[in-house]
Amino acid sequence: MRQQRPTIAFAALVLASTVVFGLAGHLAAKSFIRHQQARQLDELTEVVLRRSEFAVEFAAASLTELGKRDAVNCEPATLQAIRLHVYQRSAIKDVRLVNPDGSVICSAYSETLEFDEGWVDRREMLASRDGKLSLFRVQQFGGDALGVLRDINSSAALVAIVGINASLFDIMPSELRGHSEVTLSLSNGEKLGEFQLDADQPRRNSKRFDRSSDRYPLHTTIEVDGAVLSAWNSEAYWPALAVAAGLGALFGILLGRSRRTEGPVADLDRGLTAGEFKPYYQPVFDLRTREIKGCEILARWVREDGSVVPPMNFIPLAESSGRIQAMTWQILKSALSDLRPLLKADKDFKLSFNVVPKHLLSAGFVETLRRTVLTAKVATRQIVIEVTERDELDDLARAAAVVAELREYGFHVAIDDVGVGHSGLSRLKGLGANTIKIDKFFVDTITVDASTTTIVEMLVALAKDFRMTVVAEGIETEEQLRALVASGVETGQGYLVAAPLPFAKFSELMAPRHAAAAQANDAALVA
Ligand SMILES: Nc1nc2c(ncn2[C@@H]2O[C@H](COP(=O)(O)O[C@H]3[C@@H](O)[C@H](n4cnc5c(=O)[nH]c(N)nc54)O[C@@H]3COP(=O)(O)O)[C@@H](O)[C@H]2O)c(=O)[nH]1
Repeated sequence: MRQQRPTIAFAALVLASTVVFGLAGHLAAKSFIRHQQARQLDELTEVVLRRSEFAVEFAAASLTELGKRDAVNCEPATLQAIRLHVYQRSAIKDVRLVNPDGSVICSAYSETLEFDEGWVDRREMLASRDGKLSLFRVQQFGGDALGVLRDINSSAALVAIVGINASLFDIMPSELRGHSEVTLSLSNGEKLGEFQLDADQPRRNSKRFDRSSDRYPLHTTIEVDGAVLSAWNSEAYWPALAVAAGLGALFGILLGRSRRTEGPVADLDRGLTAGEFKPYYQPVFDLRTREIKGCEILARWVREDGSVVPPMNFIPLAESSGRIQAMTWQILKSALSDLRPLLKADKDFKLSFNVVPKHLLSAGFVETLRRTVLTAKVATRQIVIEVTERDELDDLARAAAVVAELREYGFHVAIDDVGVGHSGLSRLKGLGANTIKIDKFFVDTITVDASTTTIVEMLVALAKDFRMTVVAEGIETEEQLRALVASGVETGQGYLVAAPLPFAKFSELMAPRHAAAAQANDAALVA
C-alpha cells in the first residue's frame, strides 16, 4: 500500500494542476469570449449609428441641393421637381417646406400629412453640433420617422422626412436576431426606430450596448438576451479549455518529476535504482561455545562515494515513504547471493533479516519471499524473518496467519526487540514465532540491575513454555555474556564477537567455519 503512495501523490499533483489550469483556462476563455462578444456588439452599435448619421447627411445634402434652386415654393412645378428628387432617393419619404418656426407650409407628398399624428415646434427640435441642421421625431401612423430640417433662407426651411428603420433592419447576426432589439433614438430619448424580430420573445439578463453620435443628437442601443449572447461565438471555449488543461497536466507532470528528482525520497529512489543498499552481516553465536550459528543482515546505504550511511538515517524515511519493501528485497537478494555458498555448505547456518509489520502483512509478502529464496536455491528453513516488535502489529490474527503460513513453508520467524515493544507477553505466544530476541536494553542492564535478571529469566522460561528459542542482542562484554548464560540464554549477538560487517570482512571471519563445513560435506559424500 505504501509503495503506491508516491504514484498516488504524483497522480494527485497532475490532477490538481490540470484542474487549476483548467479552471484558469475556463476563466480566461470565458473572459476572452466575453471580451470578443462585447467588442463585436460595440462595433454593431457603431454601424447602426454610422448608418443613421449617413441617412441624416444624405437628407441634408438633398435639402442643400433643393435649396440651391432659384425658387423653393409650393408651386405645382416646384413640388413636382421635388417629388422627382425624392423619388430617386429611397430613404427620403417626403420633403416639406416649413416656416422658420417649423410649421408646415406645404409638402411634396401632401397626402403624407394625413399620417402625421403631430408636428414638432422648431423649439423642440434638436440641433446638430454644427447648428446647420435640426433633428426631430415625426410621429406618423405608419411608425416614427426622422425629420431633418435645414434653413434655406431667413423666411423658410426645408424638412426631409427620413425612414430610419432600414438602417436597423439587417444589422444583427442571425443567431442573435430573434433575441435582440436594435433602437435608434434622439438624444432626448424619443425613439425614431427599432428592429425586433420577435417582440414576444422574452429576454433574460439583457446585455445593453450604447453609442451616441458626436455630430448629431442621435443615440443607438442594442439589447441582447444574456444567455444567447454567452453561447454566441463561443467555439473558442472548448479548444481553450483543452489547451489549458493540457498545459496543466504537462505542468503537473514536470512538477511531479522535478519533485521526484529532488529531496531525500528522490535520493532513496536513486539509491535503490543504483543498488546502493547493502547488507552488513552480524554473527549470531552460541553463548557457551561462541560458535557462529548464523547472522543477521543489517542494512547500510553505501553511497557512490564510498560513504556508509547508518540505518537510523534512512530506515524511518524508507518506512514512511513506502520504500522499505523495495529496500528489504534489495538487501535480502544481495545477502542470498553473497551467502549462497556458505548456506549450501552449512545447512544449519541461518540468515536473519528484518521486516517491518506492514511489510509482513502486505499482499504477496509470503509468495515474494518464497520465490526470492527459491530463486537463490537456498532452503527456506535457513531463513529467519525478524519482525520488529517496536511497531504495533495492528492485526494480530492476520499476523499470526502469515507467521503460520511462513512456518508451513519452513521459514523461521523471530520477534525482534522483545521487552521494549508493544506486545504483551501473551501476544508473543499468539503470534506463533520460533524465536524471541531480547532487546539490548536488558543486556545493558543485566549486570547492574537485579530486576533485569528476573525479567530475562522470566522471558527464557516463557520461551521454553512456548517452545521458542531466545537470542540476546547487543552483548558487548564477557560479564554480560556470563550473566545471560546464567539466566538460561543460549544464543546471542554483539560487538563482543563482531559488529555488523561488510561481506568481505564477514567472509574472512567465517572462512574457518566455511572450510570446516565444506570438509565435513566432502567426508560425508565419500562415506
Ligand atoms: N526494517 C529494517 N530495519 C533495519 C534494517 N537494518 C537495520 N535496521 C534497523 O535499524 C536499527 C539500527 O540498526 P543498526 O545500526 O544496524 O544497529 C543494529 C546493530 O548494529 C546494533 N548492535 C548489535 N550488537 C551491538 C552491540 O554489541 N552494541 C551496540 N551498541 N549495538 C549493537 O543493534 C542493532 C540491532 O538491530 P536489531 O537486531 O534489528 O534490533 C535497528 O533497529 C535495526 O533493526 C533492515 O534491513 N530493515
